[in-house]
Amino acid sequence: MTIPFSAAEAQTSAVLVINAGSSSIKFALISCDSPQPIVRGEIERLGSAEATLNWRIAEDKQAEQILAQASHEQGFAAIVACLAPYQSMLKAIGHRVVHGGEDLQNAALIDAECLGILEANSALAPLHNPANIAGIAAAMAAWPTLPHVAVCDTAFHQTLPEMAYRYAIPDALYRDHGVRRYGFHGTSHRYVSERAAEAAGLSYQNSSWLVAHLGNGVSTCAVHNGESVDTSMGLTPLEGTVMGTRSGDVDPNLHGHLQRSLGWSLERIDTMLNRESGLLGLSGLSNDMRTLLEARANGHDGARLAIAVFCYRLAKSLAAMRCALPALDGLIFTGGIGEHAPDIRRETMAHLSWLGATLDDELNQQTVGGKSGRISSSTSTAIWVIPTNEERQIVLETLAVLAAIH
Ligand SMILES: Nc1ncnc2c1ncn2[C@@H]1O[C@H](COP(=O)(O)OP(=O)(O)O)[C@@H](O)[C@H]1O
Ligand SMILES: CC(=O)OP(=O)(O)O
Ligand SMILES: [Mg+2]
Repeated sequence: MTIPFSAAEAQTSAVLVINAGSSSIKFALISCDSPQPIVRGEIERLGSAEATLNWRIAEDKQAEQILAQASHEQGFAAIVACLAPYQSMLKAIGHRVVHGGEDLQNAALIDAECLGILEANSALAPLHNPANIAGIAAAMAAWPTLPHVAVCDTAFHQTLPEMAYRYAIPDALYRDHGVRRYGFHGTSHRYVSERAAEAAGLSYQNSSWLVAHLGNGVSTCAVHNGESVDTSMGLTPLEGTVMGTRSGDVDPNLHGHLQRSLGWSLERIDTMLNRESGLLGLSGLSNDMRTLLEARANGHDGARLAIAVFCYRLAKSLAAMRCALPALDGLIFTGGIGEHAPDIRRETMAHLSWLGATLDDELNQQTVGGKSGRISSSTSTAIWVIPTNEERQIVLETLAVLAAIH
């Protein structure tokens, strides 16, 4: 394979962050002392004829390589080749893992015990954990001498009090089978709430935040004194508010109803709720908020409905999270939609006027394209846009694990 860029001077050390999905591997090589990625890239549609590796160096130079029918192993071989010029800076690999259950309360060095925990939790995140584990195995084969660290989406939420994480179902299902609320996107909720506290000049350990992470997956979180105290996702990343293709909350009797009245199998119902619902299901058009905003402007009724339900349900979820906080220092929007869609922020906040948080229309409109800042009026409870950077948080947590073991 040809490397179209000159090799970087290997003066700093760097961490490679990997987010391996079922058909994609996202990666970012990030210097230990600066948040800007040195190289970032993604392999999409792994296992298909269209499998492609795209990567970018220093934000401007781009390259693409077709990897037809590539497996995870072949995908990692291509990433190793792409990172060859940077090999000497590479200090560790940090892996995003979705479900760490109750046993992984913090980022952890990946050894046999840690892998066993991740495998034991696969049943609770069947869409995410098996792919994460396949990615870890392939990355460990590619970089066998480097330390690998697992940073779980669930870890930040391990501080939830019992009243927030327990479902009102028989106790034995929790005690014997781990059925409880875990919460996800913790890496993002932690990162943006800490940055908001810094921006507001408050101590993170003495402040309270409501966070709306609005990407393809959507979740809300209440953060008090640096700890997650409630969050909208539950046992799996399906619970909560409306997402790109996921329904969020539905009546738990829906499964039985569809099975009895339409003869649907559990697999059919799981697929419908995870992949055919949310913005896509309501609009009949797309799971992508950009497409829906444009379609609504052109009079598409499904897009209008999907956006209306998305904003109302999001506001209700934030209102519920407010119960977990004794005080409120600010509300934070993040994720692709939260960072780039002022109309969605405005339409959500319109349902929350009783919170005492009002937008400054001009600041709201201006804060797009990855900008960070306060978008509320001067007399209001603060509303912030803070671009998330899960990769940066994974680097910080990976370095903390390495520091602890040395
Ligand atoms: N300019 C924009 N306006 C509205 N929505 C946007 C814009 N840019 C990105 N989005 C939306 O952000 C969502 C993806 O968010 P992102 O955080 O990138 O997702 P992921 O969870 O895959 O990381 C999509 O719905 C996309 O349409
Ligand atoms: C856990 C989860 O929902 O992750 P994502 O938003 O990456 O799908
Ligand atoms: Mg994202």
